[in-house]
Amino acid sequence: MTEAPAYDTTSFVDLIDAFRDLQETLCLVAPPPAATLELTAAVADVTKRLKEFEAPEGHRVARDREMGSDVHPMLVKYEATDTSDTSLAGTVTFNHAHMGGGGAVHGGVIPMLFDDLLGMFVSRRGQPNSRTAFLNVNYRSVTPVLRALRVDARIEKIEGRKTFVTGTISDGYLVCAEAEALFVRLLPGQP
Ligand SMILES: CCCCCCCCCC(=O)SCCNC(=O)CCNC(=O)[C@H](O)C(C)(C)COP(=O)(O)OP(=O)(O)OC[C@H]1O[C@@H](n2cnc3c(N)ncnc32)[C@H](O)[C@@H]1OP(=O)(O)O
Repeated sequence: MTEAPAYDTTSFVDLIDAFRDLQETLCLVAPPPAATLELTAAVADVTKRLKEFEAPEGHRVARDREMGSDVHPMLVKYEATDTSDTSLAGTVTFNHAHMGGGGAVHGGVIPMLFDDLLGMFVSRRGQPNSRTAFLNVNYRSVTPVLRALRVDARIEKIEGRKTFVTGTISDGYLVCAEAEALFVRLLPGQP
């Protein structure tokens, strides 16, 4: 029997959401120097407090595989459901922390979403313990922030250790970005 984790994911999700709010707010402000100094000290205090709870790899909430992007501060949060063994549909809303410029999502954030979305999907429905061998992204139209966008993914084929998968981000009928990726299942003992 596996040991129950010593943390509570629900309250950790709230902490991560508060952090996401902080990240987005940082992208919206222009504080004067005195306030910046004060705020820097306050954030450093929070970091110091968190360091009291450092845990070894395999015991950290941010890597809880069941929870995915909900508990990881760097990843983009999304909602998705497997609609079959080979297809997935869901939604994502990018915020100001993800913006490159002019209301468009940063071109580096989109591959990060695809890698996580497609990788988790492959782990559930393709082959667990796989790594991204390639991830090709085409930016078809501007991906807007602050709008609920649709995400779709499909496992195209599985050949031995290889799972080929595709994905799209759409705004209504407009395709914003599309990806094709190959995930390769690691061999036993492969780092
Ligand atoms: C629950 C947790 C879920 C996590 C979700 C998030 C997912 C995030 C996943 C990642 O981001 S992983 C980090 C980014 N990826 C890497 O760091 C991978 C670095 N590369 C490697 O580790 C190896 O190159 C890799 C494991 C991908 C493959 O090396 P191997 O030595 O195991 O395999 P090999 O080179 O023998 O190739 C196996 C097959 O894949 C094919 N292949 C490998 N790389 C390829 C490539 N780039 N393009 C096309 N085919 C490729 C290769 O031709 C071959 O095909 P065949 O079997 O038909 O001969």
